[in-house]
Amino acid sequence: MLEVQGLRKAFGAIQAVDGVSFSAPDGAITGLLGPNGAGKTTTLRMLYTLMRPDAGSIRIDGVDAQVDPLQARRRMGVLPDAKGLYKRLTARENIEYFGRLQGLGEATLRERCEQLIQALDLGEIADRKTEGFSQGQRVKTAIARALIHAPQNILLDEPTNGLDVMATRAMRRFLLGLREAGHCVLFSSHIMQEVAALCDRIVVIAHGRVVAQGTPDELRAQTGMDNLEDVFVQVIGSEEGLS
Ligand SMILES: Nc1ncnc2c1ncn2[C@@H]1O[C@H](COP(=O)(O)OP(=O)(O)OP(=O)(O)O)[C@@H](O)[C@H]1O
Repeated sequence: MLEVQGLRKAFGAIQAVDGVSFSAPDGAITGLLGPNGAGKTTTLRMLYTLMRPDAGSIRIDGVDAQVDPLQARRRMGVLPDAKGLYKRLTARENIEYFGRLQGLGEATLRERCEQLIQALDLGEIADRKTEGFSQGQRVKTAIARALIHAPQNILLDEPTNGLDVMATRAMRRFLLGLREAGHCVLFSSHIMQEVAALCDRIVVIAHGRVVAQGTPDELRAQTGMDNLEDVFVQVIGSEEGLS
């Protein structure tokens, strides 16, 4: 479970995140939805302890991420916005390398790696060097790498960016499987349909602030609108993110 309270971050005169509070429970997919520049990536970077907040608190399964970042990181699997892979290593080697960094023993590492290769349908490319991988192959490898230590909480920054329809559907199925297994899944997107198709809870962020949050039904009730597209146009204040 992720809990964020009063998070703030400025870059010079730009207040990128301006008092963001929300929680993402276990066994649910929570979507962080907002237009370009809304503050999603900055919020996620603070959550995964890559960036220090100016103010606010972050708890990962109750662990204060600023007091004990190492413990907090162990509980998270992260697909960041930059999905850099080591191009001279194969997909399997990339995944295993991260497992070793997480302190997994060799037997567990191999077993877990094989499970992820199967689950993400990476079999055919697992032993190819990642140089030249397509965007979809790259994202899948980066997800396997993020999940090698079986984290409870999974954070993904725009995971379907650049994926085709088939790969997007496969990604959705995979995230739903994680939810069924009781994980906490948080992902960001600027595409309303993406979030609507998948999320149990939606946190809408604009100009660094949470402008609405709840289940799709709660958001409809809050705005008095039936159509989710209309809900988002109203709370975001623009038609950005509607494709
Ligand atoms: N390192 C940085 N230095 C200066 N400004 C930054 C930095 N990182 C983010 N910003 C600014 O903070 C604001 C929020 O950016 P952020 O990347 O968090 O938005 P986002 O919601 O993830 O957008 P997108 O959907 O375009 O990825 C933007 O105005 C951005 O230009």
